[in-house]
Amino acid sequence: MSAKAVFIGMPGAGKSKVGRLVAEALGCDFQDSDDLIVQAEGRSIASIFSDDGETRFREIEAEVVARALLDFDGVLSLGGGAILAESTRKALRGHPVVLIDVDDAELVRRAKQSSVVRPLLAGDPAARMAALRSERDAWYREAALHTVTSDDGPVQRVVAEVLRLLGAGSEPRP
Ligand SMILES: Nc1ncnc2c1ncn2[C@@H]1O[C@H](COP(=O)(O)OP(=O)(O)OP(=O)(O)O)[C@@H](O)[C@H]1O
Ligand SMILES: O=C(O)C1=C[C@@H](O)[C@@H](O)[C@H](O)C1
Ligand SMILES: [Mg+2]
Repeated sequence: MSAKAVFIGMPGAGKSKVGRLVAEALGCDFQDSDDLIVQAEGRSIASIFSDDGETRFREIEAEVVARALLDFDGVLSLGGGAILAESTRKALRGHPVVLIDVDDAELVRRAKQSSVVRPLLAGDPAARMAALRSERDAWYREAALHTVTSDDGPVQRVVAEVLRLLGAGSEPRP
């Protein structure tokens, strides 16, 4: 069993928003690893970070993502930092992974507009975003079967591009 699409990318790239719309278009279920973590733990992501720290959050995230990649056949969106776990990078191989690529200025603009608490952007969001990018970018690109760029244009354009790419080459890689 394999997900129909797995979305990865920086925080605020639109993985949750685009993932849900792609699932609707494909007529399949949608799951988001951040939501699965909140359900499993019965507390918010911000609480997990503040109570137990990022290392524990990453352990929980890696377990949740591993299970979803094994069991789930809909559209799955991952948290921005899921790519940090080596086990997740290995488990992603063979899945139709879609990277949503957005430049840092737009990501910071979205983060400032959003009510979602992103603990890793606290302080100076632009500097934090640049640091997260340099740590993660190569891993995102290595894991991606498809890359879709997004800016402040209509989200439906991104959804349409993803659907085109999935239709054109959704066979899992060896
Ligand atoms: N193409 C777009 N144009 C403008 N805003 C967008 C676009 N795509 C997503 N957004 C907005 O950006 C914000 C972040 O989107 P979303 O929550 O889907 O990001 P994410 O990649 O899931 O982030 P995280 O890694 O934190 O889970 C939301 O407010 C969403 O409405
Ligand atoms: O980019 C990240 O490291 C994160 C992104 C969010 O999806 C959440 O998983 C959490 O806020 C951490
Ligand atoms: Mg999300």
